[in-house]
Amino acid sequence: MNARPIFIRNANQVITVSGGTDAPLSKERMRELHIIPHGSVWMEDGRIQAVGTDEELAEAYSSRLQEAKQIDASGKIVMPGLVDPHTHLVHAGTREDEFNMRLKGSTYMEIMNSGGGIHASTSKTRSASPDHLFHKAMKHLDSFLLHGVTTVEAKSGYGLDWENERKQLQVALRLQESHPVDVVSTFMGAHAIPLQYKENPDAFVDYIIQEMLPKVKEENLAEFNDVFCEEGVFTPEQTKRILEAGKKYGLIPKIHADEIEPYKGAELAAETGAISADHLLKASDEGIAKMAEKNIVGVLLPGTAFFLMAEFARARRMIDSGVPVALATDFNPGSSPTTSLPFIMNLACLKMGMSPEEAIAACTINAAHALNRASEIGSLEKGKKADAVILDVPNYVMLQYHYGMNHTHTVIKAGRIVVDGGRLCGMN
Ligand SMILES: N=CN[C@@H](CCC(=O)O)C(=O)O
Ligand SMILES: [Fe+3]
Ligand SMILES: [Zn+2]
Repeated sequence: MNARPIFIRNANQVITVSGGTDAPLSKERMRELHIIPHGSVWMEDGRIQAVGTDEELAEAYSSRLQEAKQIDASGKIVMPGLVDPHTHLVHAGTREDEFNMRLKGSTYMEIMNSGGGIHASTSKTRSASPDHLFHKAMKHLDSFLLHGVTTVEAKSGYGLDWENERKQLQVALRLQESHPVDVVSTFMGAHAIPLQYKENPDAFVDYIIQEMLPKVKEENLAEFNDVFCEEGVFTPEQTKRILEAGKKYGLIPKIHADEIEPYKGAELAAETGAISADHLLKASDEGIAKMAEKNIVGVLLPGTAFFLMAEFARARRMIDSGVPVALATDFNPGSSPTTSLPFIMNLACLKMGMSPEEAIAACTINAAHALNRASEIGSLEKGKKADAVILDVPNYVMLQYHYGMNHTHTVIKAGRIVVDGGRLCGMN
């Protein structure tokens, strides 16, 4: 049964972010949002059919107005559904104990090296049932949706052995089938060196390459392969081995790069042809130049810098050098427990010098590129998936000005209204 067409009418601004489907937006193109004043969008069969002024669309669809579910967006703005290209969605437990330790001066790495951090979440995730992981993640997805996010990436990496990595990835697939938010899977067996491999990390790298990667492919469990390339975790050489091995199975490389120490992660992303390099707080000038040259998306996670009380990534330098920048929450229990991508945009403007226009491009079309989905999502253009958010602000600058608030009014996912008046609806 086809749902009724949806006709969003007369928004103050329809922010289409059009024109960036073929390649991610960089430099000044990140500031061209292609805004339609008094704009409207017609959606049908789960797709965007037309975007234009209200006058144009009312005329074009004049014979079918009664048939459509009409939404009055006057006084509000319409944007593409937000895309979050970096999360650790599926996990058990929380780590507020570590939050307290960090407030008293312990560092993220000290906590991890003493067996907490990722290891703490790994041990909780290993003992959790698939159902527990599923129901916890469903709640997080509800929260993403309430913040206007219609697609999220989800990494494994709290299993660190095949049985438990597989469990996380299977939960992510089940979430994709069960929740309106689209969930895109990344294998991240290389998230930490498990404690029992501490003396021989290369043996764990071999285990990932020989045992896990072939099975990820065999069971079709993920599209991307990510490694935490960091001093004291995986070296650039180990990272390269894992990413090159993954490529043989069709897994597209991503890297947690230069997060805590400069480690030539950005350079490595260029060398391995990664689709994105993420974090980049300590990326070198040379690494930035190489990413720009190869058009690799820099996924910045200012929520993590904020929560770890670290220095923010050099977004300005990256954008001005030509790196296409995207933004993500990094949602995870240790370094960024938030689902508010709008707040991440606020931080991007206030702490990384990004303009409101750049922040929007970074959470829509460039984020879609980081997930290899720009032909489907990330802009309001004819033929794309009908994923859109209506925000209760009169113009897009207000999203950053009234910071730390959730302005999401209505969310349409694949042509269905799933949030109305700021509340979930029609989920079954
Ligand atoms: N840096 C490594 N991974 C995550 C944190 C995971 C955790 O602390 O549980 C990140 O992206 O910040
Ligand atoms: Fe993360
Ligand atoms: Zn991460």
